[in-house]
Amino acid sequence: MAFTDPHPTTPAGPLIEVRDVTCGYADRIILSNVNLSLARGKVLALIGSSGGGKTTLLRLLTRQLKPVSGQVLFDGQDLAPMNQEQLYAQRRRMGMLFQFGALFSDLSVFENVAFPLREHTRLSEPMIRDLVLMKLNAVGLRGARDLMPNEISGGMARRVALARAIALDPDLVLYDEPFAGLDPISLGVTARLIRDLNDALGLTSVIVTHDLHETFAIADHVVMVANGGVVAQGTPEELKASTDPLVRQFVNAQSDGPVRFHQPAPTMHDDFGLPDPEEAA
Ligand SMILES: Nc1ncnc2c1ncn2[C@@H]1O[C@H](COP(=O)(O)OP(=O)(O)OP(=O)(O)O)[C@@H](O)[C@H]1O
Repeated sequence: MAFTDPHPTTPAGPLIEVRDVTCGYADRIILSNVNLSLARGKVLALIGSSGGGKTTLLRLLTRQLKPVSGQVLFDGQDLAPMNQEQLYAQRRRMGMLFQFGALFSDLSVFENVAFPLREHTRLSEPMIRDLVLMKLNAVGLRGARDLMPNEISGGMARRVALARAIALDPDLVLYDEPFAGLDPISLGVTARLIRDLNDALGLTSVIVTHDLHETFAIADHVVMVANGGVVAQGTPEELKASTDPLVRQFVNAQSDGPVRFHQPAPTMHDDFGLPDPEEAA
């Protein structure tokens, strides 16, 4: 006899969806008409020139910033209308590693990783111990639990910050410049670790980065932000093969091209009394 499930589970949609979002600070629009979608289990890289709006896009995903128009959906739910309680419940599902992943310098490696567990849960001490050691083990640093941040290398510190970001078993991990300041070996190790943790723990990851080589090696999807919006997106292979001059300029690290080097500014004449080179030409 055929069995019919009375409550069929619909396949889960994307974990993140940004729908036609325009956003900015005060009266200044930074990003216009952004669309992107990130499936569960994937690694997304946000790349683009400095000041292009990558961090701004991350702030949208955590609702530190609300769109002027459009919607940001996390697990199918629009973040904008949520009250503080609902928002905190969603944010608990997001782990964050902010620029340089600074550790609390007066806390041991163990206590740094335990911090979010102590702040956000009422777990018993033996449970906290087990969870912290499991996370430290996942980043290869179970043996460093008793060291202080000033006793470990920069690359190790970044891995501790990673363990801290995943301490609460988030669904989504957001990394803002996770490779900044690392030597090439630590950079490669950290990138690989982000991918491995993503896959082993069933996470979904978003990485804001300038390190294209390492990121292209581990990302499923790349979104390039420049000149006020998303200018390209696709797999790393698609971006590398792109003939779009803007993408080529960035991926090939050329200083000249359609991505603006200068922020919009008053004319040279207005600021310095000098003739404007373009007018003089
Ligand atoms: N809190 C803020 N208030 C006002 N303007 C801001 C704020 N944060 C960022 N901006 C402006 O928004 C624009 C985008 O900044 P954002 O930090 O998102 O860029 P980014 O791509 O992450 O840059 P970088 O790669 O240099 O970190 C910049 O022009 C910046 O000056």
